[in-house]
Amino acid sequence: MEPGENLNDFVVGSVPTLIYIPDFVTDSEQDQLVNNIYQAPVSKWKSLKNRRLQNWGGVVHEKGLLAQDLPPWLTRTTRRIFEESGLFPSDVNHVLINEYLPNQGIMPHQDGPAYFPVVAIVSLGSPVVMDFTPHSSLRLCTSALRDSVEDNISCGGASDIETDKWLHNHHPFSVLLMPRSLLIFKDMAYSDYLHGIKDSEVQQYDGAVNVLEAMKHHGGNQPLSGSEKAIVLEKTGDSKSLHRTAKRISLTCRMVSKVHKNLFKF
Ligand SMILES: O=C(O)CCC(=O)C(=O)O
Ligand SMILES: [Fe+2]
Repeated sequence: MEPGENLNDFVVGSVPTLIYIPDFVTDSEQDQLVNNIYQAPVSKWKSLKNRRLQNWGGVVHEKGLLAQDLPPWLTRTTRRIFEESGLFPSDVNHVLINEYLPNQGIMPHQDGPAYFPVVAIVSLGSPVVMDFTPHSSLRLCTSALRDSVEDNISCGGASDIETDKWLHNHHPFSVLLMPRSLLIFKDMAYSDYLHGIKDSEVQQYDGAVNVLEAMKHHGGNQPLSGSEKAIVLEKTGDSKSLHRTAKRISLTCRMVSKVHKNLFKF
């Protein structure tokens, strides 16, 4: 963010509250982060079915964080997120680093209850589309209500009218995450929506709420420099699609309020 710029200038979409800051890290910061991530011992990577990840800051439990200090190469970025956003009550103390190959993604999910309900995601490498879907419990409820003719299924006390009203106010949407950008989400976008990334090499970004903001900083279809050469955004007819040709690495930065000092050294 430049001096004089305000966080409100970066709000995108109509659901409270999504903040998209293009070019949050510079090219050289991106390179440094990537180098440090790949310098970590192989044992630091945890392989999941559809991606691998590194966990920094300690182990998150239901009861809080068994904390370990973040390394200085990460705090350079997390400190800025804390200071410039002003949205966390104290320093970011937990970072998940996810690596996605072009055909990998993350299932729609809601972040766990241990975290303070604000998340900041730094994107590096290939752009992707992140989808936000209204929280499934109420949606499943709605279809149950519709399908059930004979009895009065009650969905947490929500009437048909209330559920329809809820759905009327909760439309799915997506966000285009360009390399070096920062996405912050909180409030309803955090509590009432699941977020996820499709595991496909080609993703549609028609529904993205920040296309203009994302493109402005990346010159539309202009040739791009350095690590951003991998970006291919295509517009065929009415459909806008994104070809993922390189890896994406994201830093999910959060704050766990309850911290237990970790007595064990690893
Ligand atoms: O990679 C991303 O952008 C999302 C990661 C995420 O949602 C998470 O770690 O909870
Ligand atoms: Fe998440």
